[in-house]
Amino acid sequence: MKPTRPIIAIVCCHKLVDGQPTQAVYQKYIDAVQYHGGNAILLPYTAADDSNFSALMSLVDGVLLTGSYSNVAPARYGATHIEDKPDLNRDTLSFQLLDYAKMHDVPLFAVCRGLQEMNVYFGGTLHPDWRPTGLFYEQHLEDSSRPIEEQYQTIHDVLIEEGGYLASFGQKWHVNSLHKQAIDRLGDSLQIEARAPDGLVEAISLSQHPFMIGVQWHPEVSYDNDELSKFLFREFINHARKRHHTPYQAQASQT
Ligand SMILES: N[C@@H](CCC(=O)NCCCC(=O)O)C(=O)O
Repeated sequence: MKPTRPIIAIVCCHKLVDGQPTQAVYQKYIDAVQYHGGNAILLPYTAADDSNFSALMSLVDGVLLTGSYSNVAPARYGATHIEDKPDLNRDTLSFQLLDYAKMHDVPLFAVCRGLQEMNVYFGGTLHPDWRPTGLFYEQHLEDSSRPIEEQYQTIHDVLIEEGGYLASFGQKWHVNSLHKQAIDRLGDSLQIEARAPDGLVEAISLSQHPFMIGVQWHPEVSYDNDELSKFLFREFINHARKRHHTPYQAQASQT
């Protein structure tokens, strides 16, 4: 019997917990999905290797790519610098999920590292560190010596582009910002949805897809009290719900 709420697969990150390798997702991502009516499940990196991947994904109605302190492997976007915070297994799973979501019209929402993965998956590149570029003046990086609540406080505006998915929300909002990397060259078929006042790309979407959106900020920390965060999670889960109500056979014939 089908569950009543859409199943949202959340990609896990590699962490050490009590000195032991662990597949982990911050609670806030799970809470955001549950609050907006989804049924969160966590996907460890082993899901990517599994010959059962397609069968597993046929049960999934939406994919959430979370933020992470780790970075996308430079080789994925043609860069050669040494990366000291890699998570190669997460890269593999996220890219496979992006592939599947693109091919099968699965709703996908990507946050921070997730947006960066989405851009790289579609052939774009990243600034490995936006600070030495001299291109941006907003405060995009948190002060990690401050309490967590302060790190995730809203810090700059985002200017929403006309004609995109977010335009139905409004023209301008204010967001938090905690990232060292940033989009340099935009990936193919991607549309810029919003920029910071200094021009940094803050939100992207895939054209010709029901819902594939990435944001550079963190809506999951304010999923129940910030209008844009609520809009994003509501739209994501609503799209997943529509897919959930499509009979599996009809979905399979889309392949
Ligand atoms: N490592 C990348 C991406 C930054 C990012 O995703 N931060 C998230 C912090 C943890 C969280 O709240 O999910 C970069 O530095 O740009």
